[in-house]
Amino acid sequence: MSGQANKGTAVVTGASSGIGAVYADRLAGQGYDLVLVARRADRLEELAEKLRYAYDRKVSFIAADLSDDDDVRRVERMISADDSVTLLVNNAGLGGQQVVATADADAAERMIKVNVIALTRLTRAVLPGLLARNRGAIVNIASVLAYETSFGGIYSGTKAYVVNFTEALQREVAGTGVKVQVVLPGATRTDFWELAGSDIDQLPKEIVMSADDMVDAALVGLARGEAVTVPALADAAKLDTFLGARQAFYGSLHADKPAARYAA
Ligand SMILES: NC(=O)C1=CN([C@@H]2O[C@H](COP(=O)(O)OP(=O)(O)OC[C@H]3O[C@@H](n4cnc5c(N)ncnc54)[C@H](OP(=O)(O)O)[C@@H]3O)[C@@H](O)[C@H]2O)C=CC1
Ligand SMILES: CC(=O)[C@H](N)C(=O)O
Repeated sequence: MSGQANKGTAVVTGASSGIGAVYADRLAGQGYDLVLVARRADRLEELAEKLRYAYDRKVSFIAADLSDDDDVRRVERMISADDSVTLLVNNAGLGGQQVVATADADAAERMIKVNVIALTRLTRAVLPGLLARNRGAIVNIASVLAYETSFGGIYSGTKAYVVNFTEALQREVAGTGVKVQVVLPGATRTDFWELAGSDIDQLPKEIVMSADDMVDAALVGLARGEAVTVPALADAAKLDTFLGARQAFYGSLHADKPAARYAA
């Protein structure tokens, strides 16, 4: 049993497996009560029971399909009405449909709904409450594939959205007691790969992290107030250089006339 003080309630989406299940465990260990969200109620129930026993925290769950509009609205209503919420971990997500020309359009749409639309709507649902209480955090799980497209344009596009959306949110909450973090995991050993039709064992093992290590690093980043956390990146200066170069580049992207190199 844990003697940790209650830190409020953390809502963790995609808690039925992989990264989300590790977040649930670590956050309960830190003293959060939990609301777990995913489709597989049996897994959520089992995890909730285990965490209640291990950490003596309140753990409830909402079985919901985050690609379903009605289910997303139901989760929104429940979490926006809960004043105890201090943390939202937008982790639920899926990959696959790598080749656009042959992608199943409905499956691609479901991916966008979970990775992008649900993340946006659930953020919108909790943010006013966090701001009113001037406390709490939102953690959005993106991917290093926000910056690279080898896993296909649909997945990569959803994760680029998560990064830009979160960075804008960081501007929005600046100066308040609310923190917003975006986490960019590299390849992490979870069910994600098989579900996406890929074999993680084809990757060199030196580039594959465990979900435990990934989440522990991301939580260190959160505790330090990091805005962008890349657990695999050894040299933090590289991220600063990259983000600085991007900002400087943006400074050259407006003019009242086309650049001379486009003269007809
Ligand atoms: N594994 C990796 O290499 C990387 C993963 N990520 C990101 O990490 C996040 C977690 O993935 P990971 O733990 O690896 O993969 P898992 O497949 O292990 O977990 C995905 C979670 O998302 C939930 N989920 C998927 N679809 C839906 C849906 N329609 N409605 C509700 N919940 C859903 C699943 O629950 P259920 O099936 O019960 O609904 C599950 O709990 C994702 O956003 C992924 O993009 C980022 C970079 C690398
Ligand atoms: C699938 C992923 O999102 C992962 N970050 C990767 O780099 O392969």
